[in-house]
Amino acid sequence: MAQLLDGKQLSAQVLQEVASEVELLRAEYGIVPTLAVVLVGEDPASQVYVRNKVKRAEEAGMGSIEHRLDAGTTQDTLNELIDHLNNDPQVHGILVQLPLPSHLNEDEVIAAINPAKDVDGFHPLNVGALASGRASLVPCTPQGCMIMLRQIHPDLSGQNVVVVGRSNIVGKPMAALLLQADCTVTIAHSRTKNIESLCRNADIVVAAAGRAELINADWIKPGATVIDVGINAIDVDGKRKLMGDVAFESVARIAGAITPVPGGVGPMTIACLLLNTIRAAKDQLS
Ligand SMILES: NC(=O)C1=CN([C@@H]2O[C@H](COP(=O)(O)OP(=O)(O)OC[C@H]3O[C@@H](n4cnc5c(N)ncnc54)[C@H](OP(=O)(O)O)[C@@H]3O)[C@@H](O)[C@H]2O)C=CC1
Ligand SMILES: Nc1nc(=O)c2c([nH]1)NC[C@@H]1CN(c3ccc(C(=O)N[C@@H](CCC(=O)O)C(=O)O)cc3)C=[N+]21
Repeated sequence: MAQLLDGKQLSAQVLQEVASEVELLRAEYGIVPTLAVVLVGEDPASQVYVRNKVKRAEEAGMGSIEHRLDAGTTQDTLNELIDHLNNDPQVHGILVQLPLPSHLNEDEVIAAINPAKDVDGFHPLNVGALASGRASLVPCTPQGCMIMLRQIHPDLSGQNVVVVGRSNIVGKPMAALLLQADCTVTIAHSRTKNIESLCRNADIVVAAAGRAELINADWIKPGATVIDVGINAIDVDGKRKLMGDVAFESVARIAGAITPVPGGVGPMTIACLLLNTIRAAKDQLS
């Protein structure tokens, strides 16, 4: 059986570090690192994530501000709110929950955020910094995956990794971090040929396709490390059940290490968001 990479437990450790950093910043500089979360519309899954983020921030002694805007909010109103948060010295991090309703332009919203407060690491300046290995605010989900991978592979150098998915928020920044760590990286996506055999050759597979149980045991080399980013909400007898992109039961029998869903990458993402908020607050001191 594979070793279970417990994201709940590992994130609790990271959150403890966050809490002591918060205390230090309060004692030394009299500041309370504060995260502002903006949610447009009523998507139930987004509401769950936003609630979790705010809860964890408060548990760590951080400040949190939640802005809920209705689904019909205009681009101008959203831009004005971001402008206000950019200029508020009490706010150190800004996160606009994605996806936005389709009438809003996500690229424009992301570009409007002050890059120093961009705790998602999605602003073009931060994307460029990551691509050239100079990043300070690294996207939270890939950052969390790296912390989990380091548990198994303290030295990632030379590992063959397949990242399934090429989105701006997960796949691409994940590949950039792995390359930075001297891995040999293949990025697979919906047009990739022979994806199954590519994965079967990999020492590490990072699944971020958003397809429930896409990856089964036939795709995995015995002993490989499997990181499951996917969060797929499935309705089972009227109840909401979460499933990853990996068929956990069968893959756990062959993999060397595996992350569960829930309780894997998700909690690490939130912990890294708070780490980024601390980092941003420190950078804003000078
Ligand atoms: N745990 C966490 O903290 C987080 C979890 N997530 C979850 O991770 C998953 C991915 O999120 P995100 O990157 O935003 O999703 P996107 O839908 O933006 O991207 C999905 C990617 O997967 C590729 N893909 C889709 N189907 C297949 C397939 N059958 N075979 C190979 N590749 C495929 C797509 O290819 P193409 O580009 O060709 O369309 C695309 O590149 C989702 O389940 C999401 O909910 C997301 C963020 C954080
Ligand atoms: N600007 C922006 N930044 C994001 O980082 C961002 C986003 N938009 N939009 C949506 C995705 C998704 N995402 C998750 C975060 C935590 C969990 C999480 O904590 N999951 C729990 C379960 C929570 C539940 O019950 O649904 C777990 O996996 O154990 C899941 C998903 C961040 N995202």
